Amino acid sequence: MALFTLVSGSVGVVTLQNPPVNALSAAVRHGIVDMMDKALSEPEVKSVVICGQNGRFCGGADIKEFGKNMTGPPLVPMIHRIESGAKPVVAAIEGIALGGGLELALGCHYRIAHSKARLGLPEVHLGLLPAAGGTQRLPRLIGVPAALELITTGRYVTAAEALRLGMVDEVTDGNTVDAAVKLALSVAGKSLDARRISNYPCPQPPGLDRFFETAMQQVRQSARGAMAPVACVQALRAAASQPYGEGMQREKELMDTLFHSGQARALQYFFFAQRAVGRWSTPSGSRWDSSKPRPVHKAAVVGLGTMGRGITVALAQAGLSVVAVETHEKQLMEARQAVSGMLERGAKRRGVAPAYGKISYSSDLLPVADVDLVIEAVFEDMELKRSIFEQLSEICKPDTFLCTNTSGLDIDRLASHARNPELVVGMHFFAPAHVMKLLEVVYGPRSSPQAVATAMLLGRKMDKVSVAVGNCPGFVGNRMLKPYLEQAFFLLEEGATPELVDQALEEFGFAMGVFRMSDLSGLDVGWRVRKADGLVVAGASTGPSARSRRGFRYSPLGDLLCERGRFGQKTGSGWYRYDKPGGRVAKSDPWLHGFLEQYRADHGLAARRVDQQEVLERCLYALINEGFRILEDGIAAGPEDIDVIYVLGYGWPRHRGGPMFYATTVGLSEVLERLEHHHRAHPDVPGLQPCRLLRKLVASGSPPVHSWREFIKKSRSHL
Ligand SMILES: CC/C=C\CC(=O)SCCNC(=O)CCNC(=O)[C@H](O)C(C)(C)COP(=O)(O)OP(=O)(O)OC[C@H]1O[C@@H](n2cnc3c(N)ncnc32)[C@H](O)[C@@H]1OP(=O)(O)O
Repeated sequence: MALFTLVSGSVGVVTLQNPPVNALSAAVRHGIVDMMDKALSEPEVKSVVICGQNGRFCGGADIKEFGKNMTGPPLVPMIHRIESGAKPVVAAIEGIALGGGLELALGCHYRIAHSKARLGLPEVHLGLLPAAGGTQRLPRLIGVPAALELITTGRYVTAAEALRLGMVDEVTDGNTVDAAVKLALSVAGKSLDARRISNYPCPQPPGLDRFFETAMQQVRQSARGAMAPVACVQALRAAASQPYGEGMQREKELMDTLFHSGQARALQYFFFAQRAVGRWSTPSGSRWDSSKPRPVHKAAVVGLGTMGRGITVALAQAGLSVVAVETHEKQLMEARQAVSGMLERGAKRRGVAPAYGKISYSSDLLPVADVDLVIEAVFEDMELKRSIFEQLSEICKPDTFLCTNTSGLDIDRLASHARNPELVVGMHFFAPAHVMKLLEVVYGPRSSPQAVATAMLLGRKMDKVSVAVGNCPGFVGNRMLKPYLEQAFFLLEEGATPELVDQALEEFGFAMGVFRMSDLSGLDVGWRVRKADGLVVAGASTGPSARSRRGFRYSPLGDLLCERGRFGQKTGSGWYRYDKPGGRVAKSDPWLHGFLEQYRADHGLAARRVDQQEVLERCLYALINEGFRILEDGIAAGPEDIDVIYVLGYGWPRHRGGPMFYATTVGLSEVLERLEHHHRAHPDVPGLQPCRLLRKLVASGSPPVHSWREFIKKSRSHL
């Protein structure tokens, strides 16, 4: 797993061999130790180059080994041996140097990177810290503030930035290994005293205590309960205030705690879940490995509201030619300006030129005639979408894929208005569409495997994580949101306040509680959906039937606020009040509290004390229960799909792995028992009635989440 070759007569080249990313598995570590022993002991070897096979230096420790019995040589002494050795070692960094891979490079005496390489310490995303000396060597090399930023965010840097920061000595556009060999030849026999980073004093930021207090405050705030970023700050503080050996000891102690934590397990599960969703399959048997996507060079976006603008930017930034269509001239002008601004800001951030030239604008549909794929992003109205699909079927090439950005309307119904229903799929983006990582690719019963594969690949090209889901109202994400919101409304009726509910959810780790989020996205959005579902009954919001629909409990609270024009931030009031329409800072609203009291009085409801645990159980377990129903219905192929959707699209805290993984950490039997308890108390709420799949899993001994797919498949085949 590591190869030794002697080049130019005196340079030992050690090549890591573990495709696809040369992760530091036990075998690779063995290989490095053995090959370095050879290089350091053989007299003809005067200097050493470490590189990786297939143009990738190293993707870090082998994440698949975590959680198992770790065997093989540990990284810390291995890297120490390289650094303290008597012969100069040059790291030739091509492709990636991440985590333990970068730490290995930091143990080398020189680092050369290819201009396209990316470097970083992303351990924090796995619930860990860079514990192979990364927290102690990096600040000694590039200073505490820069190291703190890189380690607590896990951000990757380009070779150019790495050079600016002092992480690498040289950047090359040519052959990196050749350049490294050249450097190795030139430094052979020279003193290494000034090249061993662990010997450097750690530069102290001015006002050390204040610096770290502020850093800790900021990190705690953005970490939302995640432990690893906090531990990273603690390790860096040790680097800045203690000798190297003691800092290493602190790094190890902190890592020991993190390594065995539930958060690390959740984050590592999530790492693999994001990759698992790429291996999609549908109940009809289409699969990622047997469905060939068609290339898409030119696309169109129809409708340039907020979503359409973001989609246009995402497509152009992915290198596609885009026809952007908006039939209202004024809106077209505004959209053009807004899109240019977004492109400009994005280009600045990425250090490239804005892709203005990729986009042509039109106020009619005719220019979409020659595109490969259209994404319709008009107002959420079936009739409007239907008419656009009919027009597109007339205008477009016969093989053009027709996609809709609907967030919950029936894909199959829309497909029935297209000339070729098999070319129709949903591409459900999340706002802002050029920023959010998630794309739900929704297939209907008639969508062809090629249409699904094409949309999935296009999502990936736009740097999104695409998840293939089946067609049902709300698909996966919004369908699960419904019982969650419903419980939040019921809790208000029973005595809670928006502040209490939001606080419970934010302390759980959501970026925003349900009510603050609802104010942000606009209460009118849900109101429109409820109206379309026939749930908003005029005049029924105060009478005896106000709190019941079709025999089940219903809360008209959201409708009542909308009737009063309280749509959230955009109107300056919703569940909270804001300084002005469009204001961002939510303030507690005495009017709303009075309104809730009056509402309870009108409906004979006695307010009771609701605690945070009840908020979490009612809101989250109802959402999880719907997730099990979605699996049961075959709308999502596995729990990973749901978890990826919730973390990337709905702000579920990543360190809790997603709702389905979280259910396993609570214990499926506990979730079942609490749902049963709440359903007994609220028998008219079907969302609280535990679904069959959850019962089956519990009856089967609560198998681990990675084996649910098999379990679901088997239980379906018995039906
Ligand atoms: C003492 C502790 C010291 C150190 C701790 C660490 O080093 S922890 C590990 C730190 N490294 C990382 O977090 C890197 C994570 N990987 C990535 O960011 C990307 O995978 C990468 C390397 C940029 C490549 O991206 P790309 O889009 O090209 O491929 P993809 O992500 O689909 O990965 C390809 C397959 O490789 C698997 N993989 C990637 N990294 C690792 C790893 N470090 N260990 C094990 N396996 C890894 C990945 O899962 C993919 O395989 P698949 O079968 O599809 O899941």
